[in-house]
Amino acid sequence: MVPLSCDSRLFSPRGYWVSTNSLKYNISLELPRQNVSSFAIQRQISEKNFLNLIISKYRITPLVVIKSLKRRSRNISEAIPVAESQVDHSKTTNPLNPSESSNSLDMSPFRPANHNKLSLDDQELLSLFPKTTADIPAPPPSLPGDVYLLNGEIKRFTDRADPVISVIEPQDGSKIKISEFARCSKEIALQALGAASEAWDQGRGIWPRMSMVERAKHMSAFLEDFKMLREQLIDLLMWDICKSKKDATDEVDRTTEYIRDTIKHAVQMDDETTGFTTNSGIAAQVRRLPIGIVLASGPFNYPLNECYTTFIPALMTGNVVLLRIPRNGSTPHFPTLSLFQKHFPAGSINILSGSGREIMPPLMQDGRIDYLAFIGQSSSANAIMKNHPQVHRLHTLLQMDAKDCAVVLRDADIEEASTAVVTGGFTFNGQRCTAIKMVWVHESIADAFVKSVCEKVDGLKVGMPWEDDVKITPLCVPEKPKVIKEFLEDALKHGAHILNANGGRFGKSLVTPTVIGPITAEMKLYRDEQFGPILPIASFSDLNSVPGPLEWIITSHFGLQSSVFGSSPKEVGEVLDIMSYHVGRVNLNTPDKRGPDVLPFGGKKDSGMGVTNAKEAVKSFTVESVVATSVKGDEATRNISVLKKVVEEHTSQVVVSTRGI
Ligand SMILES: NC(=O)C1=CN([C@@H]2O[C@H](COP(=O)(O)OP(=O)(O)OC[C@H]3O[C@@H](n4cnc5c(N)ncnc54)[C@H](OP(=O)(O)O)[C@@H]3O)[C@@H](O)[C@H]2O)C=CC1
Ligand SMILES: O=C(O)[C@H](O)COP(=O)(O)O
Repeated sequence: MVPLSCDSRLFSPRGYWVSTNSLKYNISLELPRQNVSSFAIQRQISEKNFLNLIISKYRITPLVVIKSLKRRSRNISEAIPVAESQVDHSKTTNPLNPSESSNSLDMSPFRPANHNKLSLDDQELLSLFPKTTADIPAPPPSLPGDVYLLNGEIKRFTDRADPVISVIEPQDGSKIKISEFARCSKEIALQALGAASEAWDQGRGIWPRMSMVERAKHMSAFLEDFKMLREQLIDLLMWDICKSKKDATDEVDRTTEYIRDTIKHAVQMDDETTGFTTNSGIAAQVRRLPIGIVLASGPFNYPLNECYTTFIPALMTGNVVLLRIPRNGSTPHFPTLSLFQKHFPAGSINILSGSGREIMPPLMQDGRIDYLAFIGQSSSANAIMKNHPQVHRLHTLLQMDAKDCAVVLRDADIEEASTAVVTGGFTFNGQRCTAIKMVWVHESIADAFVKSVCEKVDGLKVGMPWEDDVKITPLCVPEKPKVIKEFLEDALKHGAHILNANGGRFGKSLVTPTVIGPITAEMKLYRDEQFGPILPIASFSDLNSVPGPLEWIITSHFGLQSSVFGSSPKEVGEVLDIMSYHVGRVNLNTPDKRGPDVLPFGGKKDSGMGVTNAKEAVKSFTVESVVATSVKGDEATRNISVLKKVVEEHTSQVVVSTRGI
C-alpha cells in the first residue's frame, strides 16, 4: 500500500496532479479540475491499483500520466475528492497499460496496430533485395579508393585499406565491393598538416595571398569539372549511403549551387570590405582575411554536401584545408581528388580518409589547427576539441546532433500536419539532423492524427535506392539496425506500442518506418536522437503541461529546429516564441529542413555553433582585419599618399584600393 499524494505546486490551469509515492517509482496523473470536487478516495491505495481505481472506479480520464517523476510529488494528508457524475465514460483509457481497462484500448490513439513485436529477419523485407547482382538494373560502381591527396599529390595507402562493401546485399549472399577506404595513419595525417602549414606559410603562401578574384577563377574552373562528375557522384551516393536516386541527385545539385553561391558571396564580401571609411579623423579599411589552417570533417548522411558547406567557403576565402572524409560516404570524394589537384596550389587542400578517432586527436594536439569545422555529434566535437593545446584560440563552426520536435495544436489541419510530419520524419530514413524526431499532438485530435500518420507511413515505399518513388532504403551504417531495434525494444518495454501496421520489421539493412507511442519520459526515445526510421509520438492536453511540449523544448539540450502545426494566433504565437529562444529555426505548418540554402542554418544549445549558408560561411572563415591611418591635418596628405603608392605599385595584398579616401 502506498499513500496517494498531491502537490499543490502542480495545480495546473486545467486540474490537479495526484501521485502514488512509493519507494520504487511514482505515477502522477493530471486530473481534470471538474472531476475534483465532492467525494474522497481512500488515502492508502496500492500502486498497482492506482490507475485502475482512477480510471475504472472513478471513471476519470487523466489529462496527463507521468511515471517515475518522484521528485515532483510531495505527500499531503488530505485525500483527493473526485466527482463520479462528471466523468466522460467514452474517453476512459489507461495510457500506461491499455490492456488493464478493457474498453479503453479501442479508444486510445495509441493502440497497437496489429502486433507489438518486432519482426526480425523479415522474409518480405529480405525479398526486396536483388536476387543476384544480375538483377541490378545498372552495374554497381567500382573505383580505387585507397587514395588521398597530400601536398598536391594523389597518393595510395595500401597498408590499411578496407574494402567498401555496399549494405545492398543480394539475396544469394554475394557481396558488392564498390571501392576501398584507406585508414590513413597518424603519420600521414601529420604529413598532411605539414603540407597545409607550408601552404599557409603564416599567411604568406600562394593561396592565402592570392586575390579573391583570382581565387574565384580557380574555384570556378573546379566547379566546371565538378559538374561533369554529376552522374557518377549520384551513383556513388546511392551505393555508398543508399540515398534514393532523387535524394542523391538533390545532394549533388545543391552542392553545385553551394559552390556557385560561395564564389559569388566571397567576391561580393571582399569587394564590399575593400576600401576606406573615415571616422574621427581615422581612415580605416576593415577587410575580412583568412584565419589559417582549417580541419574539416563531415557526417555520413550528407557526406558530400556537408563537407562542401564548410571547406569550400574556407578554401575560397584563402584558408588552407585538411579535409577528413567520413567513412560511410567516402566514395563520392575519390573522383574529386584529381580536380582539387588540378585547380588548387599544392597543400592548400589536402584530403584524407581514416578513422576520426585515430587521426583527429593527433592533428589537434599538434596545435597548428586554427579552425575546426565539424559536422557530427556534439560528444564527438567535444572530444576532438579538447585535444587542442590552446583551445581558447581555436575557431569553430559546429553543426551537431538534434532532436527536432513537431507540436500539433488542436486546430491543426490533420491532413497537412500528418503529411509534413511524415516527410520530416522519414526523408532519407530519418537520417537527417533536421528530421522530426519527436511529435507532440493535442489529445483532442491525437486519434485522427495518429491514424493519418500511420496510413501515410505504411504507404512509404521500401526498397532499393534506384527504384522509382522509393522512400525507405537500406541503412548504410552496419550497426544502425541494432541501434533502432534497441530504441524500439526500450519503448515497448516501457509501455509504448507500435502504431502502424508495417512498423517494427527488420531484414538485413532494411528497417520499416515505425510510428511508436505514447512516448513517456523514461523511454530513451523521449530525449535521445534516434537518427533512423522511427517517429515517436506523445499527446498533450495543455501546452504548458508537465511533461508537455513547451516544457520538453525548454528542457531539451538540443536546439536545431522545430515545427508547429495549427492556426490559432494565440497558441501559434506562444509556441513560436518559446521555440524561437531554443532552436535555430521554427517552421509553421511546414516540415523542418535546412533549405532553401540562402537561409542561415545553425542550431542552439548542443546542436550548433555558427551558421552555414554560403553568405554567412564566407564570413565565418574570415576575420576582420583593420588597416587604419590618421587623416587629420598635415598627416592626411602624407598617409594618403603612402597608401596610394602602395596600391599603385601593388606592394600589398591587403590594401588594394584607396576607395573612400
Ligand atoms: N547539425 C547539422 O547540421 C548536422 C548534424 N548531423 C549530426 O551528425 C550525426 C551523424 O553523423 P556521424 O557522422 O555519425 O557523426 P559522429 O559524430 O558519430 O562521427 C563523426 C566523426 O567524429 C569522429 N569521432 C567520434 N568520436 C570521436 C572522438 N572521441 N575523437 C575523435 N573523433 C571522434 C568519428 O570518428 P570515427 O571515424 O573514428 O568513427 C567520425 O569520423 C547525427 O548526430 C546528426 O544529427 C549530421 C548532419 C548535419
Ligand atoms: O545533415 C543534415 O541532416 C542536414 O543539415 C539537413 O539538411 P536537409 O534538411 O536539407 O535534409
